[in-house]
Amino acid sequence: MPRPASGAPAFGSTWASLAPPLTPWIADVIAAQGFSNMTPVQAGTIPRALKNQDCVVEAVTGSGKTLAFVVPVLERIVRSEHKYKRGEVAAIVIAPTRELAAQIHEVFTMFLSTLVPPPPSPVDGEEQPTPIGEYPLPLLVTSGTSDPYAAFLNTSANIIVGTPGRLASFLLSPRGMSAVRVGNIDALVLDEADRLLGAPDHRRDVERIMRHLPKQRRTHLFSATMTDAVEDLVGIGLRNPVRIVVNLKDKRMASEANGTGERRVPMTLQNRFLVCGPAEKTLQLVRVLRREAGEYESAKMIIYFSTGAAVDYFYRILSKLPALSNFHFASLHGDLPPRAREASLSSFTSHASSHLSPAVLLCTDVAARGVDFNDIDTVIQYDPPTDPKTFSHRVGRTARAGRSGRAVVLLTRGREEQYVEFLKVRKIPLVRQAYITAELGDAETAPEPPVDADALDLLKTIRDVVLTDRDLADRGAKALVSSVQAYTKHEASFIFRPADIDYAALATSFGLLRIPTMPEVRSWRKRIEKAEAKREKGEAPDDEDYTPPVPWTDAEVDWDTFAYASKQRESARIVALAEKKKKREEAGAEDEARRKKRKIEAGIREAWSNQKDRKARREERHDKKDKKKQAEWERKQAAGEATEQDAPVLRAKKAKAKKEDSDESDDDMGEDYRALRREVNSERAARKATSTKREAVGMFDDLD
Ligand SMILES: Nc1ncnc2c1ncn2[C@@H]1O[C@H](COP(=O)(O)OP(=O)(O)OP(=O)(O)O)[C@@H](O)[C@H]1O
Repeated sequence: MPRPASGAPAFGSTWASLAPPLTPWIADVIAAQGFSNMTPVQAGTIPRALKNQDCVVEAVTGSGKTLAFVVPVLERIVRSEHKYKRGEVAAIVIAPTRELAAQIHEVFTMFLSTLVPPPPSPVDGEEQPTPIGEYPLPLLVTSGTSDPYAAFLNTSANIIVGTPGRLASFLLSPRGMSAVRVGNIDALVLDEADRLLGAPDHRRDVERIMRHLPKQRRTHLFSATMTDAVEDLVGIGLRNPVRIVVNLKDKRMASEANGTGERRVPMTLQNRFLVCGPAEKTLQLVRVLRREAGEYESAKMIIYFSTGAAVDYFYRILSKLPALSNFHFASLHGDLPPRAREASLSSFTSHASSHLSPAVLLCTDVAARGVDFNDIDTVIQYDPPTDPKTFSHRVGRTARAGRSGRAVVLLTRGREEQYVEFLKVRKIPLVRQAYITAELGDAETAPEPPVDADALDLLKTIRDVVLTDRDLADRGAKALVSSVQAYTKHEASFIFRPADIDYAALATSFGLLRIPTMPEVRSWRKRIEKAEAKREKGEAPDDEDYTPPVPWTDAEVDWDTFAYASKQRESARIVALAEKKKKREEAGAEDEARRKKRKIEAGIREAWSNQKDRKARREERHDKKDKKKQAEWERKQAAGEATEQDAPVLRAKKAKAKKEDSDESDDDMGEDYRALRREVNSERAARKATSTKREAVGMFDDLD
């Protein structure tokens, strides 16, 4: 556990003032941390939890809630008349994430390991069993615990810390029911209780565990923000709980904010918002990082994104930007396998960071709550959280235990600026951070819409990075699509409206080569076309909120040859591409034949249906001609002007004309046509024959 910085928070009374006093070895561990006074939440909670009271504790992030339950849990085990046997459970602590559970486990271990005697020196090279202290070490049950039963037998733990799903299956499986004795449990603690009870899956598991435990126990709920879900649980699982709320009053804020001066974020936090165009977000992110390191000497920073896909993508991009070459990046999100999560966290925490080589963790809300990172100087929110309650947890990763800290949230120009007022009402005051210039100073005015030209230069730089590996293009598209989906889930949906998204601007900020095809993009394009058409006619667009999009051109890329950096993936792509091409060609040839055939069939259908009419009209025409010629011949004969040659050869001429007529039409279409027509005709004949046969069979079916 990190040491307190000088200038610790508004502390309560000293640890020594607790009556009865703390058990000496517990007091020693606290003193060894350099903690002489309790924080207000500790001073409010520990005396009550030491008695028989259930506690519901709400206190700002970084206020020392962990020790507020760890100390009474340990003290009550030591003071209990019931002497806990090895493997008999005295306390269970449930936390929503693996990282937080591991951290709480570490704090318990810090205390209990001081009772473990040093191992005896090895005899003849033989391995000695790990010595066991007066109280066994705690057990951690999360997705990282491969065999919790073996671990339980090994530690014989009295204290179990874990995540809800894993704990429920550990305790409630037939093996757990018989091996893990919970009949004398003293305390159940829910850390980040509102998150545990707000998510349906977590809540179901927590309730199953609660039903499994005897009612005679203390139950404590801790969180920086409490919700209605917690209120429900107070009704079903707690007995006359005492509510401990540690409010922070800031006299300077009393005139503004909500009029009371209360705030849900530490007083030592400089909490800011920066407004920019949607295409300028990454540009501003890069400048915030550089300015925080340069001007404020930040050595450790966290950037929050709304999705794991965005974390994955920006981690790869930021790591390769020349402007950030002295930064060390790590990434963390829930979709990473447990080992990768551990490796990432340790690469971030163990990096020897300084403002000259800052360590930056890109993450989702998996690292928003409870996790006590050491000395975070700056928290940046690239995407505001979809759940506004998460805001205080995110910024609460800095300015912990009285240290100072800085936080900045990026908001896009327009409706998102209302978020500032929205948070103010929720006791989270923010001050404006000016748009950052290329020289890392404050811009007097933000660049004119639609876009800062530097953002287009950055687009080019990111595209150059993306063009080195097709994988980055895939990840970029995925990141954008997932971010849009997350945007639709904002609880403050009147501020974060998906209809306001300018996809060209978003793609610019992400540095994409082309805008991914998704239904939302199609309707966005239609909206633009409609508005453009209106504007050309000199009319105003129907849509009041319509703003012209950021100019966009796809990068010039030959997508057939654009390769993956991974050789294996690239050869798989080439094989798949060749197969696709072959299939397309085959499908193309088949389509062409089918199209021709359909044309002929249509022609024949048309001919057959009109055949009678045409024949009748032709005969009528010829008859008229014949009659005319006959009349002329008779007239000449009567006048004595007729010669033998004038006699009309009516029938022969007609027959010849008919033949010429039909030859002409076939010549027009060529031999291919005639061959196909023969084929179609014979198919039709065959079809007709089968159907006649089928009809015939059908007619006599009932005689069988
Ligand atoms: N009495 C104390 N004096 C000085 N520092 C303390 C004291 N108690 C705890 N701390 C330090 O304060 C920091 C925050 O403590 P902790 O993680 O328990 O906060 P929290 O209230 O649980 O925060 P969150 O809500 O974010 O989980 C830790 O680094 C811890 O070492």
